[in-house]
Amino acid sequence: MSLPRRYLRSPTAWISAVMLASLVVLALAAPLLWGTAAGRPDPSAVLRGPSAAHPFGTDDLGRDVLARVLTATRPSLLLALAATLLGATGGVLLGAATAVVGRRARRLLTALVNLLLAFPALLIALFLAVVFGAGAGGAVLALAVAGVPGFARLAQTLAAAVAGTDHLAAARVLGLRRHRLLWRHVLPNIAEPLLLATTTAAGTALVALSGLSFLGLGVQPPAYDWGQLLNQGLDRIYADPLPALAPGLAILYAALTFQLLGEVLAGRVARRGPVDRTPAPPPAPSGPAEEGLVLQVEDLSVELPTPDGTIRPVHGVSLALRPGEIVGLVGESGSGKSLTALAIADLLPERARITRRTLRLLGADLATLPPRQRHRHLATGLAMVFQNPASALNPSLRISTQLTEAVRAHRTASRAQATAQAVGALRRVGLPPALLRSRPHQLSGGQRQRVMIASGLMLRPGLIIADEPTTALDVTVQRQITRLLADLRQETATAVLFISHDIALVGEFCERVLVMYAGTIVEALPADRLATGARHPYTRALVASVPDLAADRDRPLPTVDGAPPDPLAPAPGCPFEPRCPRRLGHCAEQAPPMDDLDAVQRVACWNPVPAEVAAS
Ligand SMILES: Nc1ncnc2c1ncn2[C@@H]1O[C@H](COP(=O)(O)OP(=O)(O)OP(=O)(O)O)[C@@H](O)[C@H]1O
Repeated sequence: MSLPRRYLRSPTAWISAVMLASLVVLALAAPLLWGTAAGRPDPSAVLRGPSAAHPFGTDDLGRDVLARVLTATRPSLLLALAATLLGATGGVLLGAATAVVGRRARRLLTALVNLLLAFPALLIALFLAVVFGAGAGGAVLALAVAGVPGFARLAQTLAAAVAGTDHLAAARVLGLRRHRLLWRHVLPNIAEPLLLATTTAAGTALVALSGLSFLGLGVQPPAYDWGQLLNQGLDRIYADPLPALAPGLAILYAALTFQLLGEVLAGRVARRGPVDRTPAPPPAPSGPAEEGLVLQVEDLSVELPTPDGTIRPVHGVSLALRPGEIVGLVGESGSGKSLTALAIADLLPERARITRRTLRLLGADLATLPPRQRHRHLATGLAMVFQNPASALNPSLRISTQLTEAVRAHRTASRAQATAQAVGALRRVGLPPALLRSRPHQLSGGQRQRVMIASGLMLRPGLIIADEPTTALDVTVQRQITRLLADLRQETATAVLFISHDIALVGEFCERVLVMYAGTIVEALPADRLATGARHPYTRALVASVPDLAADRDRPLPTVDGAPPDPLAPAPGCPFEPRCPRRLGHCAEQAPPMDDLDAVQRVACWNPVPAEVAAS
């Protein structure tokens, strides 16, 4: 549906449009229609109550209150708009300038805005109104200055987003002058949210200006606005409330109009956001389920937009885990291990695009499950254990709450049942039940990681994905945690995908190993073949880079020479080709497929290390 048609269907848009139109008509026509009645004194009708001739009574000179309230629409609105526009212009220029000025000036401007924001706007307005002297001009100026910091902060935040864009960088490279950058590249890109802020600020300014006039600091007699009429009506509010009610209602009506208008514009801004809302085609169902697999992933790819272009940090990844199996996923930093795990767990940022041929967890096709069911299935079937248990646990909650809340939400267990289960889970990870009353900061790093694992076990998942679960722990605790995971999968038949860049650790405690390089799996082999059976030159280089106790300390540690490929410039051939000691002519032309070497080992290489060489 196009935007204008959407508006026609929105009652809020209709109501705000009608209210705004009524205010504009009144501001234009009221002085012509009721100006004379509003200004003509009538000594015979002083301080009268409501009557047919004067529905809201008369004032102390016998002037019709309703006529005066209607006539005051124009000055009240004009003054509020003037204060808003002045404040907005000053604030936006100040804030947006931070995107184009140098670092030092930016710091100075930011400090100035921070300082001004420390004082409440109304306090600044009151103070300045007194300084500038009572009168409409002083009040408008005071409100404008008080509004500057708020607009400056908003413009600063919005401009910061534009400052990082390619087009501003390109304009800078072209050598455009600062004021041109500001007018042509920054302001047009932040105009819409600023317009929305200005609209709501106009409502606030109207109320504030009426307040200043009410206090005698704004519009001065014989001129009048709603605030001053309110002041006059207040003198006799107990005898006759209507003369005070009329300007009060007018202020409320106008403020509400601006607020509603702001709501409508906010909806428009939200809908117009940078997100591409073209409906995605329904996902194709996954390939056929293979019996007895906990996790079945085929041809998984992840695309991520970055400021420099779209990258594919994961592509063509296939893996499968059976119940009770413990599989290591290794590779250098940045090879795509974590993103693979996050893609499986549906935890990637929204802007990421996932494609896959098959993605099944415990037999259910995650690709075609509706979002609610998918989240439920993932929450109960999969547990994630992250590298840093300190940030994965909520510091303000007791361990008991953290352990029991998921089970109570997903399995609708009673509090007592959930606590009993938490005690069991803690015991299983070797922690005393007394820890239930502790908070995360009272535990050691190893204890926190055990709690994370216990929390994962609460829902008895079929799969635990442990992403570098021991990296933040010391070596002894590392061993305890890996032993714990190994014991658990034996007791509970839970499969474990163990992500690590530590190939020695993986080789020691996993059954199978998947080696990842530049976003793709290059070798899959049993862990006991790592030392003498690895056939991919990259796997061999990784294994060779592991120091052992017998290594000569005077010689530098071997490393894998060269650097991984630039994800922004993927080459057509094997990604390891530039670093590979066994590369052939055609390696740079075509990426090698994953081939079976035997029933348990697969490799993606045009020239794998021969078995006899690997074994020697
Ligand atoms: N949110 C993101 N936006 C853009 N690029 C990302 C994002 N997350 C990861 N990447 C990039 O994707 C690639 C793979 O990252 P990933 O975290 O999966 O690697 P990893 O193998 O787990 O590395 P490490 O062992 O250091 O955790 C890296 O080049 C990384 O810079």
